[in-house]
Amino acid sequence: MTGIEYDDFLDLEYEPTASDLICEFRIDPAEDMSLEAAASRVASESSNGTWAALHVAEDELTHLGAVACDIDGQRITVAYPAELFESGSMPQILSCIAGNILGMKAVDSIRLEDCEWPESIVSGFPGPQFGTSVAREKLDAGARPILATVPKPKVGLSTDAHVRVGEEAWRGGVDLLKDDENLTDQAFNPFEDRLAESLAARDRVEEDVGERKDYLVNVTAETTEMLERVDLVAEHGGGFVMVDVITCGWSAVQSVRERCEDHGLAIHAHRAMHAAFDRLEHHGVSMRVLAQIARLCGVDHIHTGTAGLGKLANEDTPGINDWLHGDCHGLEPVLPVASGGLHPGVVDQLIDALGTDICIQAGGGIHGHPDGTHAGAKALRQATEASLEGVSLADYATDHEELATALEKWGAETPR
Ligand SMILES: O=C(O)[C@H](O)COP(=O)(O)O
Ligand SMILES: [Mg+2]
Repeated sequence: MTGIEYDDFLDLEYEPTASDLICEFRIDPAEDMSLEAAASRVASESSNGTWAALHVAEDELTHLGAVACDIDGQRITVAYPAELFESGSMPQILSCIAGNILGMKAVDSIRLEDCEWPESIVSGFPGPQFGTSVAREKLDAGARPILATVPKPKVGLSTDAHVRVGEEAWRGGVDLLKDDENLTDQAFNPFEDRLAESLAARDRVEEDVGERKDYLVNVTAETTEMLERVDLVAEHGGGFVMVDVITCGWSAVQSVRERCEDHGLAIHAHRAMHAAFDRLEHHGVSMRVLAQIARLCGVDHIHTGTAGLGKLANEDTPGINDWLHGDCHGLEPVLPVASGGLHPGVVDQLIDALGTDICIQAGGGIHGHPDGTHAGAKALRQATEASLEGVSLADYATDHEELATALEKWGAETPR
């Protein structure tokens, strides 16, 4: 009978193969556990082992044990055989690499920091339908960052008010109107009314200003309902949908991605609730890994932080964005979205930190402008144009009054 022992899952001489999924964890072993023993338990519990040694008939077992193959301080590397995973199932993959191990006593804390995805797994996922090409395929942003705004207050506006604010922002120069993460289908602003009237306003503005605009309507709901809302967006002539990917769950995101393929709709991924996973540096799942999962599942945009310039605690935004723009076995790159506490006065610093292949979203930073939404949108567009021309915001503001007013109100400070 074959026995599976602790040290079956630890081999510091093992060299991962090109077909392995390689995961990097940060661990705090439990008091009575050595790093080696804790690393072995992580590899065991996340693949095919458990706390007790097992005895299984050799001819009844496919060996799927992971191997803890490197220990560097508190960082361990675990290599997983690709056969452990069901092709195309993100839930099953996460039940392995981010499942029981996050709660087991062998570690006081553990964080999944990074994954290196083999082609054998990546090929099971669709990846983005458009990715960063939305800037040119669906909008007229060219080489500049795509600009977006979300009406504020985040919920409570009537449909008429929501559409009026959206129209003012589009006319002021933003490309995308975005629903807030908790605006879906409520009595004060029903989904289909908001969808139809916002897209009608979009068409009016496109006609008048000669620039393509679009609407990131939030389809977040139970999955069946979400798919019906995706169909409605297509019926009404929308080009994008927005999904709160963490609160919806990755299985639902995969279903939405499949339906969006049918309609040629791009997916804007909001990450509300991500901080439950990535805010603590010693426990959970990093935003880098959440962004990787989102890219495999096929979103076109995802919020990845503001490089410390906004109101939300931040991850390694530049590093995450580099990965999203980089190659992953031929997957389309994903457009990183910088959002949360941004305003015209920090656009130059943001572009310096994150480059121009991004989407910049400002809610309060547009609607809180002293002269209102239209002026706020103009100021954001002016700050973006100044940054691309290499002109300081202060100099550009000398003959762009909306930007001058925004700088007078907010300066270059980052809010909390
Ligand atoms: O959903 C978002 O991206 C945030 O609510 C942005 O809002 P803010 O720009 O007002 O911080
Ligand atoms: Mg929001």
